[in-house]
Amino acid sequence: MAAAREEKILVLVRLRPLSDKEIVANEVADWECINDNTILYRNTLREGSTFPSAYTFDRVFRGDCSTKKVYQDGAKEIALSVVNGINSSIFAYGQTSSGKTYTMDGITEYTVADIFDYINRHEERAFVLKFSAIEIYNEVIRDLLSSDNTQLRLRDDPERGTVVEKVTEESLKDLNHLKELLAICEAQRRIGETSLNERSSRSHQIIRLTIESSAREFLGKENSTTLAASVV
Ligand SMILES: Nc1ncnc2c1ncn2[C@@H]1O[C@H](COP(=O)(O)OP(=O)(O)OP(=O)(O)O)[C@@H](O)[C@H]1O
Repeated sequence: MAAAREEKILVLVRLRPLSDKEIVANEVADWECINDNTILYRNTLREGSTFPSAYTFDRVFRGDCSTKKVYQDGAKEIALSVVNGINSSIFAYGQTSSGKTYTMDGITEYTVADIFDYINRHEERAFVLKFSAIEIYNEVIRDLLSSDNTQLRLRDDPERGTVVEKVTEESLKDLNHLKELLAICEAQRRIGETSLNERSSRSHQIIRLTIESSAREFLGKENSTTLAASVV
């Protein structure tokens, strides 16, 4: 229990396969995974650099790895720690077109499917799984589930930490409901084109899944636990 309570950060790297455009342009990948923890970087652009550099991370995934494998081996434990009483965040970082949206959409769906599976296996408790989504663009926070463009405000709550005021929270019914909400968010996001990505996100997106649970005999009383998993 003591170890579980410790704060922990894992750094995972996922390579993406070359796109059709890159293959047509005869580009080669500069990065190669040589085992589950190490990637090599061959700097083909720098003259005279004949030796590759090796970098070690908690886990690295080759370009031909599926999102399901990235989820199962890398993100599942973190995402599902929420059902064991630990808040968690999964944060994707990388240059344009590196595959952040592609990876996180998959991870969100697998996470929600597993949370529903957990809920169905624990009928002794009542659960509510809530979904909210915001976009941060030019320092402005917007609710991706609301068509009104009003800027949302942050507030520091002594008990709940940083809270986004008046953000829409939807209770998720099932996986199809999640897909509908993700489609609404995608339609609302600011998208532009970069030389590398025709549909590049111009903003940061934060999806927050909150799970509330209470023992069935205490239903409706102030006895529930609320935990959150954020996908950024
Ligand atoms: N692992 C992968 N396998 C196959 N295609 C991928 C993979 N990762 C990304 N792609 C494709 O590469 C393109 C760019 O990916 P994506 O839009 O996810 O990048 P991004 O990092 O979110 O970019 P931006 O920051 O510009 O929004 C998309 O067409 C996506 O479908």
